Amino acid sequence: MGSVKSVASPAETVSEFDEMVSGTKRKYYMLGGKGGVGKTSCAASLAVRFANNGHPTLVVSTDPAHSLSDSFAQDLTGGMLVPVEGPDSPLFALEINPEKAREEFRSASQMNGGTTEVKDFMDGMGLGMLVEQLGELKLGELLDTPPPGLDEAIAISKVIQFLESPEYNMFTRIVFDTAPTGHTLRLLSLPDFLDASIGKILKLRQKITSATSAIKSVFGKEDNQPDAAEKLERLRERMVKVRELFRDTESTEFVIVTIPTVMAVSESSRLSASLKKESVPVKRLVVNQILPPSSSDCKFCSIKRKDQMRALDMIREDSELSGLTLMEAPLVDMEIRGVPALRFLGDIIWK
Ligand SMILES: Nc1ncnc2c1ncn2[C@@H]1O[C@H](COP(=O)(O)OP(=O)(O)OP(=O)(O)O)[C@@H](O)[C@H]1O
Repeated sequence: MGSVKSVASPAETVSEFDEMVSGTKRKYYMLGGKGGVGKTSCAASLAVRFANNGHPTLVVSTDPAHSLSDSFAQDLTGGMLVPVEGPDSPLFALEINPEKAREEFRSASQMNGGTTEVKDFMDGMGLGMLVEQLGELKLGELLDTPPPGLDEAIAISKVIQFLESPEYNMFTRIVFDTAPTGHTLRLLSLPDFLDASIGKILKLRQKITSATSAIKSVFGKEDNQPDAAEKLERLRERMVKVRELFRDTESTEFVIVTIPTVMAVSESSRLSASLKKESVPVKRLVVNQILPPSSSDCKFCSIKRKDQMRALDMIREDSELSGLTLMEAPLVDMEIRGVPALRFLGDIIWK
């Protein structure tokens, strides 16, 4: 970051990392941005930096591509806590496969179990309307072809569920390598949608249960239905927690990661606006992969760097982004892989 003095703003002279590292109360850092900008490298390097500064840290990914495993050069798959070797304080990683999380949720809840039989019977009783209303909510379809963001929502809600168990109490910093921009945004508005849908489903279920409890007992479906409703209710509760967590200024910060190109900056500006609209706290913007000033006469490098400087100017003039603290990271001439490399990058970015 020191190499790009031209873009230094007064806020940069204050140690940002001191603020991030201070206090033993648990804090969540969510890193978000367009795919390929270096989010995973930034998240992993921040986690290493926290762990090397006294914080037992957990780094979480809900990316099906398992980029955390690649970044740490260690197999972290399996949906369990895995210790990362190297840092001074404990560092654990957790990779949740979102598709698998949805499948587990689906098979456990058996949302549509028994509704056909119940519907036939209820049609005969003149109560088919209720079941049709249930069908209209398309919950089965929702899980077969989930809207983008639902997988992440379920995966993150699973993380929240984990975090409630005592073995997670030790972590004072939790870093999320979040999903790409669009998905993250949809996720943020999803709890409201789920809230409304699940509320409706639960109400309808209640009506159906009271109207047909005698009939359903004939089919032996009594166990299935309340279980599905309970699962949904628990998912809804966790979603509400996720939403609260995303909006809690005291404990949570969403860090936008970008690169100095017009396209990435425009997208980051939109992301910042949407996060603001969702009341998600954003203070810092990491601009990654900045080319150091070239001492050679490499034409490609000087053109590229000029473009990058223009993109950096754009950030400073952007009404959404100019208020954020810039944290600049150079494009380094080595592959960021494994704890030593992440430590190296982390010491440069997180100052
Ligand atoms: N500052 C940097 N200097 C050099 N290489 C970098 C830098 N930042 C990231 N990289 C490299 O860029 C590639 C993409 O980085 P990373 O996987 O962190 O991106 P990402 O935004 O998480 O991508 P995705 O969204 O696809 O998971 C990796 O090979 C990483 O090593």
